[in-house]
Amino acid sequence: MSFHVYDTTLRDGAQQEGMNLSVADKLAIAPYLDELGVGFIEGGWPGAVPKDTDFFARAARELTLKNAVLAAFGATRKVGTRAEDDPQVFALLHSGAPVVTLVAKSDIRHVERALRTTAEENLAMITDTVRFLVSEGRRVVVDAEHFFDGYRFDPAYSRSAVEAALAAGAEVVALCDTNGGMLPHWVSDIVTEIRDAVGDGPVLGMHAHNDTGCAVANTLAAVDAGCSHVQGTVNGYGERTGNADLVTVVANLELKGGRSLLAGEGLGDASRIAHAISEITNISPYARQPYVGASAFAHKAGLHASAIKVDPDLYQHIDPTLVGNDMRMLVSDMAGRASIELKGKELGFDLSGQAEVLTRITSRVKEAEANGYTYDAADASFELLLVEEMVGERPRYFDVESWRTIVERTGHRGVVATAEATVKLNAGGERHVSTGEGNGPVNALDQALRLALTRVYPQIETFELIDFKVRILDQEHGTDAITRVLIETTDGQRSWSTVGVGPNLLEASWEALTDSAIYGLVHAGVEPR
Ligand SMILES: CC(=O)SCCNC(=O)CCNC(=O)[C@H](O)C(C)(C)COP(=O)(O)OP(=O)(O)OC[C@H]1O[C@@H](n2cnc3c(N)ncnc32)[C@H](O)[C@@H]1OP(=O)(O)O
Ligand SMILES: CC(=O)C(=O)O
Repeated sequence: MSFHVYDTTLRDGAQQEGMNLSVADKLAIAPYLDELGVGFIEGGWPGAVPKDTDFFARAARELTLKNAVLAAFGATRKVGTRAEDDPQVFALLHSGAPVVTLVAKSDIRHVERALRTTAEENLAMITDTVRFLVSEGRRVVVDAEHFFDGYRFDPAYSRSAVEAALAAGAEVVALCDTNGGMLPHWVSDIVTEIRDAVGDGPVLGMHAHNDTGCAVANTLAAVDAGCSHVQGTVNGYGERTGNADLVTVVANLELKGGRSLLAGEGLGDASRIAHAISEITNISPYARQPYVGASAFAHKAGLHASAIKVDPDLYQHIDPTLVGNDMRMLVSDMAGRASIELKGKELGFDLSGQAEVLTRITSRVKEAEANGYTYDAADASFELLLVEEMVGERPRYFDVESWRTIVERTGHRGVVATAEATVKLNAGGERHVSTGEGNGPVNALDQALRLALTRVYPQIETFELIDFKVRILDQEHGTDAITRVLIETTDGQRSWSTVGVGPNLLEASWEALTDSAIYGLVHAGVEPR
């Protein structure tokens, strides 16, 4: 029996709070899902959501899918009507999607209280709608809504809803944990019972929500108990706490279960695809997401690093490249010499056999972190520290003579604050004095530093500060607190992060800004002058 991987990012994923996908967004996401290799892409609810009606119309003209087919989602016919007369059912048919997925009530309490109809009429609504769509040449999936809650309350009725869908010609019945309240052993027991009731032939599926934090586990339990169709969303998007994260489900089934489920690029590109989709949804990727998160294979503890140096498998559940991710070493006060050696290697420095240098760098990192620095979020500053310890000094692009900054407030009621900074430094054999203006003192300092350096190092014009984070440390000391600044800079091709610590915001920012300039120049291949 073939296995279905069914993606509902564009329908149930879009039900996530704060997510608002345009038709163009959906048309941009669908090819990524196809590239990943899912078998079905549920595009939305045509006839209910105008954007979704447009999506299916445009998809028919604009999308060429290699691996997936489109599924249009909608409901069974309304109470007391005929399926062929129901405009909502008609819209599903006219979406042009080869697959129609119908949400059908399978919990008697919902039938009586939400639909306000009888048990028999709901079964007739399922039967009629499935039959009609099948007779029109559609493949039909039935999402049995609230199936598990319903089954725990009245198993016979929930079973009869599944049986009605199958008898009418549904290709798949997906059992839905709509409220997301199930636990894996409940899912296991119920799927086993329903599989026994319907026999081996019909395709049963699982649609899980993550309200107990068990959506992936529940999906795996359902597969173990006889489901061969899994629904989910990329990045676990969805209503409330989300849907089962489809990449995690598939990675578990393929990499731990030895199955082969995805067509196309498959899991090897999963990290890139998951991140590309989060760019389109405009929802920051979750670093600790299993398999594809930026931290999924990041190692901080020194003891882990010392074993990883011998064999990465000792501290990793899989090889990260299997899902297109990378192993990373994090340098912090928890680092040991092995962490520094591996981080050095990651940055292109061979420190093997240099026990003394490794010890020096490790001690310096621990001391600096005790004083407020944080290198696991500032690789570029760590690299400069490493170079300094390896060769005795950091690249000397400039010598700072002095810097100062002032903030000026003008106007009376509509107060306007502007800042000005002056930087004096020596570079390229000359003294440079530059003044910069900005909407705040750090911005003004950044401008003044660039102006002073541009004359000697024009490459610096491409550098742009893209993120700035300030944290006050040791707050119990009140005004004696130290300030930590982390900045992220880009040259349009890559970005890097630096850290500065000082008794105030300006000193901390100055350190992070100068580290950033030096690191950027080194990586632009510029020689100090
Ligand atoms: C579990 C899930 O996530 S299912 C997906 C849910 N997705 C959405 O709801 C997004 C899109 N929804 C919509 O645009 C709207 O809610 C619509 C167009 C579907 C319905 O809107 P309205 O016509 O204004 O109806 P309203 O939302 O007030 O009520 C829904 C109606 O569908 C009925 N209904 C609910 N589920 C089903 C079902 N499975 N089969 C048939 N009818 C159903 C309800 O009984 C109610 O009927 P009534 O109008 O006779 O009272
Ligand atoms: C169909 C669906 O999205 C659910 O039951 O959760």
